Amino acid sequence: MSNILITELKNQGPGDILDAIGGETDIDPGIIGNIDINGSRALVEVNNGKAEELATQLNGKKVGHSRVSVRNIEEEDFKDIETIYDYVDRFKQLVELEREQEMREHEESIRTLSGKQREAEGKAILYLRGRDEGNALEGKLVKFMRQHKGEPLPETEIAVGDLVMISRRDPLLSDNPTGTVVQKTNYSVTVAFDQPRSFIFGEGLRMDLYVNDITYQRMKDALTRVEEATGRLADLRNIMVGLRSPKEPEKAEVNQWFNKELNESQKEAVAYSLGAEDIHLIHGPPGTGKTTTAIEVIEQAVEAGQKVLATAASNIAVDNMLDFLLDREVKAVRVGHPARVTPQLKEHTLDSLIEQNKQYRKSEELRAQAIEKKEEQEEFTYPSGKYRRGMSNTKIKELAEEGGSSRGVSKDKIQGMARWIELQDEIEALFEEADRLREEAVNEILETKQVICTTNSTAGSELVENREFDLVVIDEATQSTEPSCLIPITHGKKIVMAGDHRQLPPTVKSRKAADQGLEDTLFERLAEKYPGIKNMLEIQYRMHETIMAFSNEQFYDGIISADESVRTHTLEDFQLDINLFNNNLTEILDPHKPLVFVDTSGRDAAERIRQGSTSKENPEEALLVAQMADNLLRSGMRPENIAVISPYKDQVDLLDRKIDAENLEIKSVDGFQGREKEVVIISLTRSNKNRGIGFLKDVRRFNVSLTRAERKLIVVGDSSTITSHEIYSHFIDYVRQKGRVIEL
Ligand SMILES: Nc1ncnc2c1ncn2[C@@H]1O[C@H](COP(=O)(O)OP(=O)(O)OP(=O)(O)O)[C@@H](O)[C@H]1O
Repeated sequence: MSNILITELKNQGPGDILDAIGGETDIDPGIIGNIDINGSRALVEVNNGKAEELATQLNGKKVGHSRVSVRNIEEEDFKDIETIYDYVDRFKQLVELEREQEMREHEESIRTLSGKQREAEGKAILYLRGRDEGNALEGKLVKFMRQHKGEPLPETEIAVGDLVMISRRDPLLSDNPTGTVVQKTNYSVTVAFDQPRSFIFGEGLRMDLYVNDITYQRMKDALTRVEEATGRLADLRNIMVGLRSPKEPEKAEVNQWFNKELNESQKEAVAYSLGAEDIHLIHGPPGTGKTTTAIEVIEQAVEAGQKVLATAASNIAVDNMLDFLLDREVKAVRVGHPARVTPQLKEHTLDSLIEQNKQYRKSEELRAQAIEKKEEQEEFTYPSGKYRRGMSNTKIKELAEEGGSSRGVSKDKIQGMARWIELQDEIEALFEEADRLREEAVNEILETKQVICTTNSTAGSELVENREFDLVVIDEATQSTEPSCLIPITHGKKIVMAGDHRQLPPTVKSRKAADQGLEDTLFERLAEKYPGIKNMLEIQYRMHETIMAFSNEQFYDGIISADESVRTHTLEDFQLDINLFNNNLTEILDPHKPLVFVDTSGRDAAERIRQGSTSKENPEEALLVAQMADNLLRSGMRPENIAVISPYKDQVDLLDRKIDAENLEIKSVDGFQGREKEVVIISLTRSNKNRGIGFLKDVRRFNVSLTRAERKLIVVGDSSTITSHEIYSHFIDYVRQKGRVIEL
């Protein structure tokens, strides 16, 4: 007895399955045994050793009204398959929830901003006209250009692969057509539509970036690959879904360290990462050299002849890795849109390298020829239904050759259409050849590079799609959702992830998706379940030990120590003119004191809510913080060495208006993760009678705030409000002992 597994059923019963076997295959339904249906899946027993044959014949056919996928499997695998499907289905649903939320936010932005404002933000293009470009695999192609002939398009975020919406008067109408951008030049954007509407071939059109769909699609594709995995990916998948444990890593022998400065815990992490067979985790608390360590892992792998894919969720983090790799002279290439890459690194992007490739230049020539022909084609008659009248291309060409006319279509029109069709064949052949040459050029470049650096999402692009890597390294893995990590993972034989689950998780827009687990990262899940596959980095190179110690005890079991180079560093080294401090700030700004808590509870410094806002601000606190920043600058501190951060966006805006110093960064805590400054001033903002502290309760956010400063950290807050959460009372107690609490 063997089995087939049918998936993608929609409420069909055993009878429907038997009917489909009878109708769609030449196999006798009499050989079918038990049919076990569970949701959209059915396990079907098949006698006479015909399972494989039946699976092949029934795959892609209809059962009832549903087109199904079918494959043959072992019965003992069915339980495992349920586990895998549960995992995949759950994440597909969460990804979809997130996508829907993003779509809602887009709509909200369209509702509240004017078309001009959206165009200035790069999210819309106004005054367009649309031209029919025929059909392609993806659907009806329409090219959009500015109404005013020859006018270039404005700078825009809209890129190939994005979903856009076309509207004429009201961008909020629910039946405005949406399509995918398939080509973009300085003058035009070509969009493929499944269901176009006739108005899009006219003028007065507006294009809005809808939802950046491609990332969601890539996550779903990765989930499908995970579901259908065989071989190495199936092994990794089984670990991720909990069907098997990862092999305990063995410490690899490292003969030569490329980075001579690595400390012992970093070397341990590298040796175990190299010795691991499946997945290894590098837990790097703030400033401990996660990226430095990950880079050594990559260098060692490259030395052993391996191909590496290095990714992170954000472009900045990928650029950071690339920068480290280039410094160490590793042959690395950056795949990704050049507009999203740091300017200094642009020359290392695939887009830039390809410009010098001979094959690619040839391909561009062919493309230019094709475009020329397209222009020529405009002089001839497009064989629309009106003129074609049911005639095939061959028929039109034959008629043209004979010099005839037909079905009331004039000889001229027939000639025109025949020429149009001939040109179309030539254009298609040119594009095809151009694509082939381009692909060859891409392969040539990517083959010569040992490391490909790209975002998780772009690891799902067609450029990386069919490539396999011996090692996938994901930096800042605790900033990536699980489905996002799966995109690079599906390309790897082995995975190393670096991150810190005690800092902030990835941003998830949909509350529902976050609550159902999209915010919980793969890194954290595995780190907690399998402590044996994790190494923790133990020496930090950022903070004075007094700044470090509270977070160390609270979040890292006291394991971290400060490197000698930073352990006791203070602002004293900056030789500030402290006589220029205002009297009331002298103690707060004292360069000898690395840690100060400024308590505003004795002052009238209440929080407030701006009308229509969900955030908070605190004007009195903002004023105080602005004075501190101003005094520091006056005493000789450079603005680029100071950061002011607050958990609340409105407070950040307010501070931004009160502090007038270019290069002094004023950011939200979330926006400052991964960064550092010599002096950091935190404005906690909350101050109210109910002792409400909202999302200050997320202690990971507090941890991130506390660990950004190198030499001096000033925390400003209302102790009577914030101590409603015990971590803040512990913190104030700690500052009382090791730093200075100043009550205003
Ligand atoms: N072994 C070392 N010796 C000296 N300096 C080091 C060492 N390891 C890391 N550093 C330095 O510490 C700083 C932080 O390193 P890196 O960027 O790798 O840390 P990270 O853990 O990724 O940082 P973050 O916590 O901000 O994400 C860098 O300036 C790096 O050069």
